Amino acid sequence: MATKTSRDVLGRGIRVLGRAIREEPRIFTVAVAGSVLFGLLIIANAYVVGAVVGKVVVPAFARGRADTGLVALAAAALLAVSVLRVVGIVGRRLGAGYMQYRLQAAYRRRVTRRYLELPLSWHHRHATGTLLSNANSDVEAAWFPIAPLPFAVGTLVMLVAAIGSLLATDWVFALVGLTIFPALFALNVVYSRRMAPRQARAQRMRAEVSAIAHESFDGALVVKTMGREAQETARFAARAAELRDALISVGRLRGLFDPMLETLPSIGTLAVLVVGAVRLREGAITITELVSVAFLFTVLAFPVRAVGWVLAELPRSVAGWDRLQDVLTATGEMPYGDTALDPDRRGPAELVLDGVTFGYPSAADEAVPVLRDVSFRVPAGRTVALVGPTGSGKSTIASLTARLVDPDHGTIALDGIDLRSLTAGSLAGNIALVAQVPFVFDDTVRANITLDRPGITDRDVWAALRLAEAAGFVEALPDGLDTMVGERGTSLSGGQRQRLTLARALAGRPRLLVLDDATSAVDPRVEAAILAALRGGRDGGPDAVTPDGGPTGPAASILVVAYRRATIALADEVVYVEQGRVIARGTHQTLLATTPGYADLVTAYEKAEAERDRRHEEEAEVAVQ
Ligand SMILES: Nc1ncnc2c1ncn2[C@@H]1O[C@H](COP(=O)(O)OP(=O)(O)OP(=O)(O)O)[C@@H](O)[C@H]1O
Repeated sequence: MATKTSRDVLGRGIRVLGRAIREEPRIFTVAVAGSVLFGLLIIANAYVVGAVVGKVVVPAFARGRADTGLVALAAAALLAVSVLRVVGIVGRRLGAGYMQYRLQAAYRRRVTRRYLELPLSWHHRHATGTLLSNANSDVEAAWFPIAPLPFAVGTLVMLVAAIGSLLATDWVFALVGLTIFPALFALNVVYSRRMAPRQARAQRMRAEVSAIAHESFDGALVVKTMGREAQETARFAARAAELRDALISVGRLRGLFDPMLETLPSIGTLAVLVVGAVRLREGAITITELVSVAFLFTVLAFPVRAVGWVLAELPRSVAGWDRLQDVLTATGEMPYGDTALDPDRRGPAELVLDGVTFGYPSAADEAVPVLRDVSFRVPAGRTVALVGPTGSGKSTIASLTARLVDPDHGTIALDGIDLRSLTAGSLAGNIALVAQVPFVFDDTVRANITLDRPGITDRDVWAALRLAEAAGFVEALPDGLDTMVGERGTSLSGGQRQRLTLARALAGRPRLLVLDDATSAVDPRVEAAILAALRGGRDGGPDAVTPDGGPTGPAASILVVAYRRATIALADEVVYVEQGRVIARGTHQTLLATTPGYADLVTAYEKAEAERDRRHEEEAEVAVQ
């Protein structure tokens, strides 16, 4: 079974190498040409050394003086071989390096592009640490054998040429070669087979350690506030110890086989000298031939190791390649349509959800519906509040309206066009979703708002900031729009981060704005002011005034997941959901009167808010005293 697995790994590893060669055929050819040149020159060098000893050194001893012309010729020959060998090494190394790093770069790009193509549901099932490991160590592992590959190919050519030259020299030497070379090969194969499971385990452990480290650092706040440092450290230490053990077992095997691989060619040299002495006495060979062949065996050990390096890295390469393929061949992406909305068409858009049913794919591959037959409409220019108990499906509806996921049944349409038919540009240009947890890049305020989208001027940025009630605090920052906000916006408060991400959405002048509890960390009065401004279109930006100077209406239709009575009361209509179904729709007042569940929920929100306000006031009083 183990043998079969190793054979599988060998076959699959060779296929991965074949893939690499197909991707970079020219560079591979250059590297192999360099390596073959190097290999042939190793043999040539051995024969030149033999000739120098046999034809220059020995006669010089015999005569008691050296022939200057011959010495100069010998030196020139040795120098020429060395220079050509350097050319071979440079060609091989440059080629191998280029090939390895170009492949790594190409696959890093492919993997990250694929991450972005895959739907959110796929990301929910894969840990961020594992994804980082895929893009880093798996890509490196997959192409690791590329570095010694040209060397190994050149070595194979060299071995064939070496056997040929041995045969031409003396059949007894050829016999020694035919014994030692296959033995070296066999040892390398056994080595790589033993290495296979150890390398695969180490690679797996690397990914696990990376995943745990990422989770611990990401959840540092929870870990610290819950006093879980010791347990987290122990969890990490346990996996790190497993990785250490896996690597030690790799090292141990290396320690056992490396000396054997070094020794075998030396045994060959010894055998050549013993049988060579006999053959020399018999007059079957010359001293030149004996020295050449003995020298050849001493310099063979190193290049033959290249074959071992490739074989030893194959298991790790296959493990890395398999993990890359899991990402590259993952399915479930949501192709964009080809209907583009007119980019010049501004003003609010209409959103219609019709009979939408949706379930998150579970581990059992059986999607349990979290939304059932959801239908409602956000008329152009209107504000609709989505209200419901926790887990009722509000965020899921928000994700569907921004096409982060697609419904299993039913349709969602913007201005009458199914979201699935729209191009990526039309979706991003017309709909903006602002999530509850804001994401801020480690960049300037300006870059965080424009996100390199064309056509957003500083004037637009300030207009968006004013609309999001963020202009005040940005003006107070030391470098204004050029202020760096730190990783994930750590230099800003939660409410400031939320307003910054809201401004980012507004700067793109969306025609539908979906706020998924996007202002929860903002003071209620500020939240009400933001919503009132969004509804009124008073932003001082390009939409503030109509061409004839008259007052404007709202720039966007708004769907807002709301938890505060003041926010809910501002909406034109409320959609009340429970357990993934729309229970009631109407104005806030109507629902209060007709829907007991809604009245209870809003009353509970109100009580919680009053309690929070009371606590804040008490804290303020204590602070004054
Ligand atoms: N990524 C996910 N994978 C599987 N189930 C999910 C996922 N996200 C949400 N759910 C489930 O879908 C249901 C609806 O969740 P959703 O987040 O839409 O509710 P919500 O009304 O926004 O809740 P809250 O008010 O607490 O934010 C819940 O039962 C939740 O467990």
